[in-house]
Amino acid sequence: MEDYEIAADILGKLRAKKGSIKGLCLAPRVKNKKKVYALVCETLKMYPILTNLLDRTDFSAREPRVARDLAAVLTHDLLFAKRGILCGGWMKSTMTRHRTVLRAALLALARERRVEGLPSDPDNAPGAVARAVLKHLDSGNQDVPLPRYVRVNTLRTTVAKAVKEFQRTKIVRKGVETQTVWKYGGAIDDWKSMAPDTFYQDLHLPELLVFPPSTDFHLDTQYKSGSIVLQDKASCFPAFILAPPTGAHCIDGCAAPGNKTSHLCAKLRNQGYITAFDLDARRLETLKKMTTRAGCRVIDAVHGSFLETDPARFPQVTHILLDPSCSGSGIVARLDALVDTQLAENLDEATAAANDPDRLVKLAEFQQQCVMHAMKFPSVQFVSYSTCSIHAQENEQVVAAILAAQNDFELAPRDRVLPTWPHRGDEGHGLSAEDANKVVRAAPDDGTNGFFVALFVRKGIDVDVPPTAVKEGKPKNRAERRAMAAWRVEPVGSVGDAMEVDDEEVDVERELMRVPSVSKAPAKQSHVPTAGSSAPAAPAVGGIAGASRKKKIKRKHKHLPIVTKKTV
Ligand SMILES: C[S@@+](CC[C@H](N)C(=O)[O-])C[C@H]1O[C@@H](n2cnc3c(N)ncnc32)[C@H](O)[C@@H]1O
Repeated sequence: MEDYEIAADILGKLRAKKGSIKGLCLAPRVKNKKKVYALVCETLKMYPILTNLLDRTDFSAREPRVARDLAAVLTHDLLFAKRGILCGGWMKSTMTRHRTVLRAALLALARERRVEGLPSDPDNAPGAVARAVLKHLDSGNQDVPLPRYVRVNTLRTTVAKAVKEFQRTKIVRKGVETQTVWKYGGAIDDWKSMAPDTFYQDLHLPELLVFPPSTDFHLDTQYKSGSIVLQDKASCFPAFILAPPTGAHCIDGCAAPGNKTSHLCAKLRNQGYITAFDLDARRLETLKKMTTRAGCRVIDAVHGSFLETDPARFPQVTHILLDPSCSGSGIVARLDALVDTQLAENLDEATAAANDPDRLVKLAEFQQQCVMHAMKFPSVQFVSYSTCSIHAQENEQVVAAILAAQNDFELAPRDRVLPTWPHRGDEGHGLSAEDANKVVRAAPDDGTNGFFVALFVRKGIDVDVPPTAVKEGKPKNRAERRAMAAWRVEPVGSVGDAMEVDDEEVDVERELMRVPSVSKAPAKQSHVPTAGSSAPAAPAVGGIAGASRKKKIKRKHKHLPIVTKKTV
């Protein structure tokens, strides 16, 4: 194996957490240990930039023969090593063909991020440009293009209280506290016109506050206590659009790390039930910590594949949120995440071959499978499908394939799906203009990451009437009793008992009415969507809060087998 191939292999192992840099570079099979070690370290330093350049230039699609990690190490030397690529043959000739376009992409990245201190002749000094980009990111300028969004966790506080608290809070930028406190500017519809030192309420999602790009929340007391959650605006769309009524039984099929699960729980006001599946145990641990901190009481975190669940075991589930693995090609802030955490936890998810055509085909198949599986749940009424991808192949095309493959569900009308959000789906790609208008896209120009959401509704359901939870009947026979018991028993990792719970339950829309009294916010109607919002809560039918109900159920069914590992 060439040194480059060995270095790429080590990079892959590091990402998979299969060893340390030193351990892997000192292995007997590595002949040029020093050289390979240097190559791996240098590539790692530049890794966020390298993956960004490969994505921008659609490299994997153009050169499928060059695997992702190999492309990263080769691009490193192509652009940044004094002596360029130190091998001959197909690797060098392939990479050299892309030199110009990769350099141009680097410059585009620097300009897009408004990097200062670029060399006078940036076209010919890619190393200096890359160092300036890294310095820019290191100094906390990661998210210059996008505002910072704060979702008020209505399980812990209210929008009005959070606003009031921020008005007393000193502004922190890049880890440095200033002497000024935040001003509140009311609702905003053009994020590009934000005034300095001012935060706003989002026009589309009332529980969202919008802050300037460089705001740092890591020292913030509301953040530390779980009263606010840092979550991109578009990532809040799925739970907001799904809008389950209190008492509803929900599934989050691909849940970890759990931002959408905790948002869903807030929508339920901790009344109802959420089964949150994820295949990845480590990410599921993050979900448990995150949702515990957020005060969620009705989530069962289940380690297992959503695709292997038996729908018959979930007779009361009416709402399913699906945010399956995707290419992550919409995440513009990915660069920051990588720099923050080096080879971060969700590196695979976020950076793996965002444009690799084979991978896109597989992802689209998986995404479609997930939604089709969700539609098999006997009482399900609404299924939200989302990705943080910009590819029609994972978005409109998946939706079109699902519409063609079954007859029970259709797209919910625009009135139910963020009606005032202007950016809708792309026509073509199998979707009619009418259907494209029913789905939502988001992009950096909207002030968010690239995102896509569709809401499927069972035909015949009146979408204007918020559904109530399915009535919890008595099991009719032994099989049904077993099925219900299996569903209800406390799965491994249930967070129900372990957390401090703030019992205050909050109606966001009611609270919004109070916001204007905090400052000169506009009238509530202007920023509370009429449809697609969290509808007034329907009475919880059988909606006993999770923890106490689970105890009762456990006693009632103590003769039945307790599921202690995977419940799927
Ligand atoms: C895009 S992420 C979900 C992000 C999450 N919804 C959030 O907002 O925090 C996709 C998740 O799906 C999980 N996943 C992939 N295949 C799965 C399957 N068959 N069943 C359950 N989870 C799966 C991955 O482990 C990953 O955590």
